[in-house]
Amino acid sequence: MVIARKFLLAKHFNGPPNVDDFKIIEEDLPDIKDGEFLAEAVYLSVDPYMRAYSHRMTEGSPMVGSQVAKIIESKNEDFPVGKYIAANFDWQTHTISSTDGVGTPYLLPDLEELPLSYGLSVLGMPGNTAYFSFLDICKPKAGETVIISGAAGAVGIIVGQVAKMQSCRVIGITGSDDKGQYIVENFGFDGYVNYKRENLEEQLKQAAPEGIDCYYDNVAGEISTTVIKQMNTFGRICICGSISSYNTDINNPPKVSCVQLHMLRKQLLMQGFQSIPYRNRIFESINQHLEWIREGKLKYIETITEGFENMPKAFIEMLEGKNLGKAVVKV
Ligand SMILES: NC(=O)C1=CN([C@@H]2O[C@H](COP(=O)(O)OP(=O)(O)OC[C@H]3O[C@@H](n4cnc5c(N)ncnc54)[C@H](OP(=O)(O)O)[C@@H]3O)[C@@H](O)[C@H]2O)C=CC1
Ligand SMILES: CCCCCC(=O)/C=C/[C@H]1[C@H](O)CC(=O)[C@@H]1CCCCCCC(=O)O
Repeated sequence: MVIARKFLLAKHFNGPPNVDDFKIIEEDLPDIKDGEFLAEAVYLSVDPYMRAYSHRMTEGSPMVGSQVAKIIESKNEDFPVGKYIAANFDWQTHTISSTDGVGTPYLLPDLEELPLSYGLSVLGMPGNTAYFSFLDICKPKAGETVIISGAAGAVGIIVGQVAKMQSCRVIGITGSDDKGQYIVENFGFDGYVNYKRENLEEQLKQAAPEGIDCYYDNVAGEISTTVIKQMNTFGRICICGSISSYNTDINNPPKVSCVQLHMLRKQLLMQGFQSIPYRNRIFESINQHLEWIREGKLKYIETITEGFENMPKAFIEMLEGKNLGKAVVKV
């Protein structure tokens, strides 16, 4: 008999999540049937979308998630015992999976020397997001200036390095000087601005004196309005995320100043991006990122919290900006 531990959304978040908003339960799992396999979580992901998506969940339902898991029992020859998978399983330690339906688990390639947790980060959903969004939407050209908000996070550190590969000037927006210095020293960013310091507008003017051609937006809100006001004619904006709004009341979103006149004057293009439609092309980004990592062109960092019981803590801390790179929990 296998006992799974799982986290439920005990009550809807009111502003930033609190540890009391979650409940951990234990569940006896039945024997697996033909076509099924049993997987044990090794690493679990905590992602910003879980906060934004939570308002659609009913209280008492499992927290949605994804994980890298080891197959420990199997009656499915495509998913043999001992292999590792990436799967959209909830916040739970053990899962019985049948492979029909949306978001079918997939076997991870042999990562050799690389950490298995990369299957949730640079070789997982955030990597796939960066890969299919930035080049296609921002269309960066050599010599152009690229600004990235959420620059020291899971998606941002990949986009920054890809922008450098395109010979762009790359400035990151971060919530601390430590993070800003880290991405400059370790990931080749040309500079950073700290949105928690005074006068972001002036900081940006100094960091991007020739204006901004591409904006990769992970945060939205006033930070983004300030960036958009400094964009050059025919600039391109990729909307990847809106984290500055996730902790706010869905029926009472934050008021931000209007950008339309700036967009009209500068003939800017803005496009939103969803990674879900690209889920079935994940091996394209995995293979490209593996190649770049092995060639030394792409580096990565993760913030790992130990212990399944600390899932809520890791999630809360990621939303507070305590992570550098991808926030992951090791069971
Ligand atoms: N469109 C899609 O398909 C996908 C979208 N996303 C989106 O991309 C964005 C980044 O995700 P990801 O890289 O996984 O997360 P990160 O690893 O960047 O972690 C979140 C970071 O957001 C920053 N942050 C938190 N609150 C605020 C705020 N109020 N204003 C500005 N920044 C804030 C913090 O960094 P700091 O200390 O710098 O403030 C924090 O570390 C999110 O908006 C997410 O929803 C992610 C994956 C797929
Ligand atoms: C719910 C707000 C999503 C904000 C952007 C984001 O972080 C998206 C992440 C997706 C990632 O690819 C894995 C997912 O399942 C995330 C999306 C989940 C909900 C999408 C709802 C879209 C909608 O509101 O129509």
